[in-house]
Amino acid sequence: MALASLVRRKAYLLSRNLSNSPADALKYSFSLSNFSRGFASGSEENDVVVIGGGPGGYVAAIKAAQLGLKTTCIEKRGTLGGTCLNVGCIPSKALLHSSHMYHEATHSFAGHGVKFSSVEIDLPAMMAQKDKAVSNLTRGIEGLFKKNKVNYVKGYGKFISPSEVSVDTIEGGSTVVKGKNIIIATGSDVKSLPGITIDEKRIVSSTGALALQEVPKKLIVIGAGYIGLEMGSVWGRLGSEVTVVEFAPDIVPSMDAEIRKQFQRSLEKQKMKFMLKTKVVGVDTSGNGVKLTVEPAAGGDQTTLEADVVLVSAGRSPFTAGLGLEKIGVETDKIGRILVNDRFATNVAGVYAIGDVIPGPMLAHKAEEDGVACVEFIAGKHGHVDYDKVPGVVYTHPEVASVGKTEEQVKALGVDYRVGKFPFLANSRAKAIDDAEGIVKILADKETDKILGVHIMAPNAGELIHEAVLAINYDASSEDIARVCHAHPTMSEALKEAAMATYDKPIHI
Ligand SMILES: Cc1cc2nc3c(=O)[nH]c(=O)nc-3n(C[C@H](O)[C@H](O)[C@H](O)COP(=O)(O)OP(=O)(O)OC[C@H]3O[C@@H](n4cnc5c(N)ncnc54)[C@H](O)[C@@H]3O)c2cc1C
Ligand SMILES: NC(=O)c1ccc[n+]([C@@H]2O[C@H](COP(=O)([O-])OP(=O)(O)OC[C@H]3O[C@@H](n4cnc5c(N)ncnc54)[C@H](O)[C@@H]3O)[C@@H](O)[C@H]2O)c1
Repeated sequence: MALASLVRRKAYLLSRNLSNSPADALKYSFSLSNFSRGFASGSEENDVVVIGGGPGGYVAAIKAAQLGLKTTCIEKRGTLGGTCLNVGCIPSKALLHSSHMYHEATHSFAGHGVKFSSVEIDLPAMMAQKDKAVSNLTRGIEGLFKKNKVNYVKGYGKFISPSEVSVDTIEGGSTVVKGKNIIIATGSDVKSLPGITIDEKRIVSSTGALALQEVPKKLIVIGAGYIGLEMGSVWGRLGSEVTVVEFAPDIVPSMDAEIRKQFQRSLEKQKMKFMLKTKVVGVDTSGNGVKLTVEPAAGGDQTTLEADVVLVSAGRSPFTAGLGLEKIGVETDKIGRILVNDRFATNVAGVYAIGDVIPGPMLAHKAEEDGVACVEFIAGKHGHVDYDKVPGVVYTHPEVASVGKTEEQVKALGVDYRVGKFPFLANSRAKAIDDAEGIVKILADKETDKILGVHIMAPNAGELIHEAVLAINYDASSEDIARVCHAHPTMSEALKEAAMATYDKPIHI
């Protein structure tokens, strides 16, 4: 089976006829004039201009420069890295880690024979470590721009034509940047809710929740998605009473239902409270705290909840304000996402879009893949992103990671399937470190054994999932994973055992 997968993959790569040199890129670019307007010859005009320096934009800019294209990236924030590095993935993971250490110190260390007379939270120090991580990383990207000779313009970009962007620079004044190909990578912003004004103090978005100056006694989170559960975990571990109000009947509605139920139980054990099928109908900030009026999603009696801080985390919207899309006629859908074809080209020749601003999962690694593929297409190469194989991870404790289809999706497709599961309670490493909550669940096609989806709830599921991501990308079977020797004692052995349980029987349960 493993050999069969490899042979298939090799044939696939050969069929793609991957080319690597800028000379090849030039050759292809002129033959693909529908998608690209060729490359710059003069010193003024860029081959590629990228608007937005987030994971989509900065990666696209570096890749374009590496392909030999003259490239400029425009970013309004003053630092590179976008939402993800500045106010998203990185600061949230810093706080998740710090708060987890505090929680371990207060809840688990004694059981391992490590005792303290007292443990306290130094919130300014915690925030300073988070800020240091962010500034090191954002400066690192500036270094990468220099190394790869990407021109960096700090300012707000707006289209004046399909090949010209006017930039109001941060220092004041404006300049015009010209490009044969322009990539829109302007990302997303928090979705506001009617009647709720975010002041980033008492009613906060994720940005405010990453910078609170004291631990709120009571925190209400609106939306049980990625941000709500991660930021709710941070403040819950540091001592807040956390109540999550969710409109849908379930937390993280996109998650496999069986995993989601176990995940919710785990968060409830950590004292997170959930009000599902509930909608917020009013907010009152006239007193010291915040009063939130909620009612059942289907209608019914209203209840008033009180909190020191309310986090609005009910999704994000594409950000295109002030970009001048209407001026050049770029098409968007009903919720403002820029429409692109499978080469990331918009309806306007030479204008492309990637990342959170287009349809697809709003994830940093997906934006990066978009960025690479988009410039590969511009350079006449073959880009490739498969949104069905993009992993998703919720970085709580335990983490929940998944790739491919949920059991509900497989059922809906009418595919005959097998399920293999293995609990971390039966995994020797998890028991050794006394952190054994969680499960691996694999879904495979009954006839071919091809893996359709993998879902892991475990302390480091976000790392464990990548074996499954690789397997799914190479069309592997559950037997392919099961027959690979895994090191002992590791958490990864649970994936091997779940794979054995899918096509045959596990050993250790
Ligand atoms: C709290 C939080 C935690 C997150 N955690 C994770 C995580 O752990 N893993 C994960 O995969 N994803 C995570 N995400 C999502 C992730 O941040 C986004 O999917 C990702 O940043 C999208 O990248 P992007 O390049 O498309 O857009 P962005 O990162 O939003 O970058 C767009 C950039 O464009 C700039 N810009 C916009 N308009 C203009 C203009 N007209 N001119 C110049 N510049 C402009 C903006 O200033 C911004 O810097 C998180 C998000 C949040 C809010
Ligand atoms: N670990 C990660 O990869 C990570 C972390 C944070 C954010 N993100 C990304 O950022 C994006 C935004 O995150 P998010 O958590 O804001 O969105 P989300 O889409 O993950 O979750 C929003 C939740 O809010 C609920 N909701 C919507 N309207 C509501 C209302 N009026 N009242 C109550 N609940 C309501 C939805 O049903 C959903 O469960 C996500 O798409 C995610 O991909 C990813």
